[in-house]
Amino acid sequence: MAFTHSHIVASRRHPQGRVLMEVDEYSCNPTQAFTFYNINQGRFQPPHVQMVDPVPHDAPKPPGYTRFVCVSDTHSRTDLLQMPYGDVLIHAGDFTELGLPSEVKKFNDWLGSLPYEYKIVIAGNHELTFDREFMADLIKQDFYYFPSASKLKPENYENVQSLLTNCIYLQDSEVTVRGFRIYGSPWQPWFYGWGFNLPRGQALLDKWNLIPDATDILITHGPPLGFLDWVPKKLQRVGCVELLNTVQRRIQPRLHVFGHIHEGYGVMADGTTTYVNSSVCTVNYQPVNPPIVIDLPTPRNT
Ligand SMILES: Nc1nc2c(ncn2[C@@H]2O[C@H](COP(=O)(O)O)[C@@H](O)[C@H]2O)c(=O)[nH]1
Ligand SMILES: [Mn+2]
Ligand SMILES: [Mn+2]
Repeated sequence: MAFTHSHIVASRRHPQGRVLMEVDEYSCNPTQAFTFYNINQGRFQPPHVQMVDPVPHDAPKPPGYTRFVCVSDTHSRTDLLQMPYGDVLIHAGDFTELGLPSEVKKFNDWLGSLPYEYKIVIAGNHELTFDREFMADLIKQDFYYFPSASKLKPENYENVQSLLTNCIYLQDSEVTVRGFRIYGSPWQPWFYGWGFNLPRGQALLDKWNLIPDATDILITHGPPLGFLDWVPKKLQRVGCVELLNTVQRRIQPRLHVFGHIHEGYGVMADGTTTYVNSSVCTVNYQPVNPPIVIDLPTPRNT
């Protein structure tokens, strides 16, 4: 395919300086997008893009650093999980199977037993009850696709976020801890109509456009295109193209933590951002992947 001008224009600069992202022409075909950008732009190639070895759990923390312990996709299976030393826990969503209040309470109790100074959590597609519009639609459809959630009464989940008393819960919102600006968002590309699903393209880009430019640490449930987003049994890349463009061209955070694609567990870097797929569960929902530890220099004056 010829390398035309339109293939490199996925962003433009607003007169006041902000980079405005535009929908990528390969938005709806992430496998094709990966192949095209890899062959024509070397966008996922070494030396700048590499796999990274995570910090061993027993490594001493360098002075002046903050230690982040990253997990996701624990799916109510935390009982045997060995948690390492750290300052800040990040959970990138899918902490339950269906977002049932009983599961959320169990998760919150587990969080309460952990010694981290800060615990930051976002929802994933399995936290059905955290997605108010999704639940309203589910009731209209008489729980057709999720019959096991049909016994839920609205009064038991309307305030489900309030059950998370032992963490900072982010949903298209941010918090600053230890001088790091941290932003969290649960949305991911539509896949079988779960919670926080949105179509690829403008709908997801509208969510990513809410992320402030100066974000240091981004937490999303799903991966960006090309980073730990490979689904082997389908031979597909399933990461979000708009999320990749937003991360690489606009935000350029120090760290991007996500999960969702359990098979992608691991760490990569592109020379600017470290990408962590922190899925604890395997594709068969076995909670065997250890939490991933990342050390970052703590910003001065904090
Ligand atoms: N081909 C795709 N597979 C997907 C996608 N999103 C998720 N998945 C697969 O499901 C498991 C588990 O995800 P969960 O959210 O139900 O816990 C994941 O590891 C993939 O195998 C997708 O968009 N496309
Ligand atoms: Mn999951
Ligand atoms: Mn998921």
